[in-house]
Amino acid sequence: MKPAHAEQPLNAPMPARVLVVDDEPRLLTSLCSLLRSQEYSVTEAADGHGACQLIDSQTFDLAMLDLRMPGIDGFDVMRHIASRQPDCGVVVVSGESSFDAVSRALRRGALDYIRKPFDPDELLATVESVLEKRALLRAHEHIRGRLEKSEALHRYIVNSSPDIVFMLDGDGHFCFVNSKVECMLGYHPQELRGRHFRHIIDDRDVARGTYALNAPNISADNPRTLEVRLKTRGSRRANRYFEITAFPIDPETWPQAGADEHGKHREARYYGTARDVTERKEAEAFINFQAYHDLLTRLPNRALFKDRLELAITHARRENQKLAVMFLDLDRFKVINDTLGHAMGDRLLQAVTHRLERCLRKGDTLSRFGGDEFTLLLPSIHSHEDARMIAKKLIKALRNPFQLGDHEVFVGVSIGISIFPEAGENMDHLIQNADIAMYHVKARGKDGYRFYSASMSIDSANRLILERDLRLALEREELRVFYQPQVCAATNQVVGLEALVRWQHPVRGLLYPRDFLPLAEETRLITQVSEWVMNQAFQDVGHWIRSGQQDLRLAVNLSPIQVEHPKFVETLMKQLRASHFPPRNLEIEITENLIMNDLEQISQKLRELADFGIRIAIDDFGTGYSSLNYIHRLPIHTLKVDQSFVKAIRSGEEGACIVNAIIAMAHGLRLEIIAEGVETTEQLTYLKRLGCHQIQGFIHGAAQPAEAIENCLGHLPAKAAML
Ligand SMILES: Nc1nc2c(ncn2[C@@H]2O[C@@H]3COP(=O)(O)O[C@H]4[C@@H](O)[C@H](n5cnc6c(=O)[nH]c(N)nc65)O[C@@H]4COP(=O)(O)O[C@H]3[C@H]2O)c(=O)[nH]1
Repeated sequence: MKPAHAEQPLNAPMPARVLVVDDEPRLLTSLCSLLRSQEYSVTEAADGHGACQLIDSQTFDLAMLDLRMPGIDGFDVMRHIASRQPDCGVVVVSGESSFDAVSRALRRGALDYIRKPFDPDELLATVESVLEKRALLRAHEHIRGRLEKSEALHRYIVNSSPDIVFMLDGDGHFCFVNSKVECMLGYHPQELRGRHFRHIIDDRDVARGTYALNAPNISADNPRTLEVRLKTRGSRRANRYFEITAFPIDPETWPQAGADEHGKHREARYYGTARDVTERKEAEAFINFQAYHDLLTRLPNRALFKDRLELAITHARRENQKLAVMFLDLDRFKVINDTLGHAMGDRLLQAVTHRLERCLRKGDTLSRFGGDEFTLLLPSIHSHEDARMIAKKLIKALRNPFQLGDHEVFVGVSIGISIFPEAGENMDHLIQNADIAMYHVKARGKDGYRFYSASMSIDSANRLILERDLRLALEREELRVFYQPQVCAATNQVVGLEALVRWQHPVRGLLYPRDFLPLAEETRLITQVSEWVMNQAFQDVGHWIRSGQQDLRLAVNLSPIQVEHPKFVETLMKQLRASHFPPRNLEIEITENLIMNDLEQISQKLRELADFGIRIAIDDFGTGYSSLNYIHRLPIHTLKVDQSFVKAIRSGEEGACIVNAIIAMAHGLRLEIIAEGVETTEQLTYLKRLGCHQIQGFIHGAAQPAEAIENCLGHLPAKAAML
């Protein structure tokens, strides 16, 4: 069968087109008719020139060339064919017998050589074989072209995929990875071939990856999808998150096998894609973070705090352990925020957070509860002492000034502490009780800490009732003023009386300040309570002064809220004038912490009061800031040594030394000194020996109603008189 034109479909064969070139007319004619007899489409050319012209205008499958021709010879025609129709095969038919010419022709691309005179059968067999070879070659080229195109298309599709595409062998080694792996993770696909997927997967996710591949029921219809972290390389950021979808390859649909560069045979068993989901994960993480954190301080918010506390309570209950909840409220934050602006307020909160965090351990949870309130969870403490230590650390951490731009500001912190399980068995109670304890700190002049105790207990229902009752008590005049004598240590004369409030509750009986003052502070009723106490005391003590006790001093306690009020001095002076109470007989007691809350403002007010002749005493001296710096800058007359130091005298502890130091210092500064809470003769003797000016305490009598105290004015209480 004659070979078909290679580009024609097999079912419509076309005769092969043969160009015959010979300058010998007889040979040309016989060669052409021989070929035509075999139904080739034959075109003849009598010389090289004519052949070149035909080559320029027609397409041939084969050229049968005489080599030796005048003018343009066979070699020239071959060159022309090579440049114009490289697909056209050439068979040389020549009388040339030298080996040189033949080999030259073959070197130039002739496919075969037939010597003249030719044997017709041999010639036809050569022509047929050459044409067949040409056709096969063309078909091969054609298929290779299609394969190359198809391969390029698939490579393009795989490499342009937005995802990493990979194949693994049964042990998890890469058989194939597309080039995406380079721009996404920084690995060259070639270097990953033959390496285990462990090489690029985050160590924490290797086990999950292995498990997912080996899961029993995964298939192409049921691929395994999992999120893992892949390691990046080079200058890229840390690990990125990828969603991997993988399934086993069905050997029937993919019977191919690959070999790595070491020639090791690796059969692709898994196919998969890896999609970069880092942005989505980061967005999710941010949304999650936002839901559970305060964005300003980046601390856990109320919701997360409660969550952690709930867990910690469950754990502590199971392990029979304690835990502590602290409620922290910044002192003076509002003033700073109002005067320096919210931006500064925000910076302050961040700086405060930073300092607080440095006092904590890893498992502790500090949260911003709102505004300037923070809560702290200490999940496993051994005793109250652990919590006390942390509270002291926190207070100390905030004591140094904060630099906000050009401003140096001071904030303090009031901390209420509730311990599980004593102060509450559930989350709400613990937080609420820590809050109550914090209010007690505020009521005592801020910047300190207190543990919640049952005596502070005012649950929310009772709280409302108590608040209502307290308002009523003011209207119905159920409050009482009790007086505790302050006795001169040298003469045993009563030189002063401290006014202490009591509440004659119609149902609960006589209530002490600790039972209702924190609530009064919280609800701001304290101002009315204190004003009422002062009015009553001005009347009672004013009466005794006018009746002969001209030097009798009245000591009153002032709440921070009262003193911080802008019209404090004005209101107090108005009250004094209204009740005709002599200012020089009044001594106001304030705490060190109150002064430090706003040194500028408070000292200004104290100076004004001092100018009117009012005396100023520092209550609970030694328990607060004890910043001796301010004392000589303020118009202070008296230091009241705190009860805790007096108590320490009995046991001869460190506190006793503090009493020594305070009294020595008061002498140096020419201040009067009153020791509070003196109960025993031992304490009294000790204090007298140190030169303490006045004594207040049960040894000379507790606080009593006006009627009872009136009797002992100017007289010595029996017990003390014996000394
Ligand atoms: N263990 C012991 N305690 C003694 C002894 N001598 C006196 N005390 C108690 O110690 C407290 C001294 O008052 P404070 O330090 O000014 O502390 C006062 C004061 O800060 C505040 N307070 C009382 N009355 C008023 C008031 O009218 N207005 C304001 N703002 N605060 C008040 O309540 C606090 C507690 O007052 P009280 O319960 O009356 O308790 C009083 C008094 O009864 C003693 O020898 N041993």
